[in-house]
Amino acid sequence: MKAVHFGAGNIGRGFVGLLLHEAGYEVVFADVADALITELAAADSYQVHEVGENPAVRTVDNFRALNSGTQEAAVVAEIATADIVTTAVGPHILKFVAPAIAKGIAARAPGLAPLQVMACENAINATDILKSEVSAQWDGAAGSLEDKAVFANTAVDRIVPNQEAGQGLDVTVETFYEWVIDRTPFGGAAPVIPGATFVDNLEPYIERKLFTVNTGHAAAAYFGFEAGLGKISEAMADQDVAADVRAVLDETKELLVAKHGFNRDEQEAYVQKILGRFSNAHLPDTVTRVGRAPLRKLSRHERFIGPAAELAERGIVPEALLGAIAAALRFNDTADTEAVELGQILASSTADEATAKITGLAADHPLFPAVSALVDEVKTSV
Ligand SMILES: NC(=O)C1=CN([C@@H]2O[C@H](COP(=O)(O)OP(=O)(O)OC[C@H]3O[C@@H](n4cnc5c(N)ncnc54)[C@H](O)[C@@H]3O)[C@@H](O)[C@H]2O)C=CC1
Ligand SMILES: O=P(O)(O)OC[C@H]1O[C@](O)(CO)[C@@H](O)[C@@H]1O
Repeated sequence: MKAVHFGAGNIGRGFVGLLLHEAGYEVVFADVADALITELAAADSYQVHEVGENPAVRTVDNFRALNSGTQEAAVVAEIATADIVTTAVGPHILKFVAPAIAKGIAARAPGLAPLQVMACENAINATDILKSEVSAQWDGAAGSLEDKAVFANTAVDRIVPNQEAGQGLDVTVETFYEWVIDRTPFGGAAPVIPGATFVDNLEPYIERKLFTVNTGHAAAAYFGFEAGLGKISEAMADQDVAADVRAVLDETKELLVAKHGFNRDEQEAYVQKILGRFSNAHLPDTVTRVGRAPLRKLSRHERFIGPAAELAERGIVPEALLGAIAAALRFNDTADTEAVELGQILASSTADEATAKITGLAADHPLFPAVSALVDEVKTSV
């Protein structure tokens, strides 16, 4: 069995590639980072170090590596005979990997089982986004895309910090992981991946993950940055930050319980587990990594505006989420290109213009006035 995985970074090596390897797949990593690919291609194995209460080390071998920028034809040929394609490149990068995936699907021999495609990104229905990009590349000469490939949405959850210099290919990760995959598109032929959980209805799971793990994680990052703290674990050790993060997750818990019918006690246990994960002092995770790309994280269907808008539509003023949004607006990390762009938008627009541009909220949305007031406050305070 063979899997082609795009994105040999933190998640690619520390989570998806590891689980595919342990499921018995040969993994072909495809990435555009030439130094990384060169190092991977020359290596027989690398190790995944789980840090925390029960440390463990897992070894990944039986892999190859190709540069999907300079070796696209080779990547296309691998996809033509692969069983699975996965991605962990970032939601905004999916459009750049779609052409090779489309060519690889088109090159598959007639009668071959459909390629199983799963995007593993922090975005709701990321595989649907990838499928639409692949469809846009599909000219139909090789027949129907639906006959040659199956696309399934997933939710991926494992905290994998940026790796410290000198670690080479090895990856430091938390012990916890959860890979939830929508079983429906596969019919009865879902791939066998022991580490993954297959479900019939993914939406509740991915919203619970995005609006609990990612919302809480990013809130900890922005509140921590505002408090002048560098590590997520340090931020969570600060009582004020921890209280603010808890208040944010109380709000998203109310939404998730009301919207998806999660058991309140179960959701509380899920929140408690996540707060413990964020506090893992063995993870060298930073507020700047977790808070990276603030424009993406403040966009309409993402971890802040998504739940806050739905709460406002239910007549609830999401005070805690508004506090996290204000902290995100103040995330002026000069090393983060989106943070710099965010600052430029705030400086060059009125509060209403900036609110619409950053959050995608319509001017008549019930949340708009509160966010615009926050934006105005941030604009006048910088
Ligand atoms: N790091 C984490 O803890 C988690 C990350 N995620 C999600 O996983 C995805 C990847 O995140 P990370 O692994 O942390 O990022 P990363 O930056 O470590 O890895 C991304 C990789 O994609 C590669 N890449 C960029 N453009 C490419 C292209 N056009 N073709 C092929 N490869 C390309 C980069 O060179 C890099 O190696 C993101 O969607 C992220 O939101 C999800 C859960 C946890
Ligand atoms: O990868 P993103 O979307 O920038 O989010 C940052 C953080 O959210 C998490 O994905 C939580 O799952 C972190 O592990 C990740 O690093």
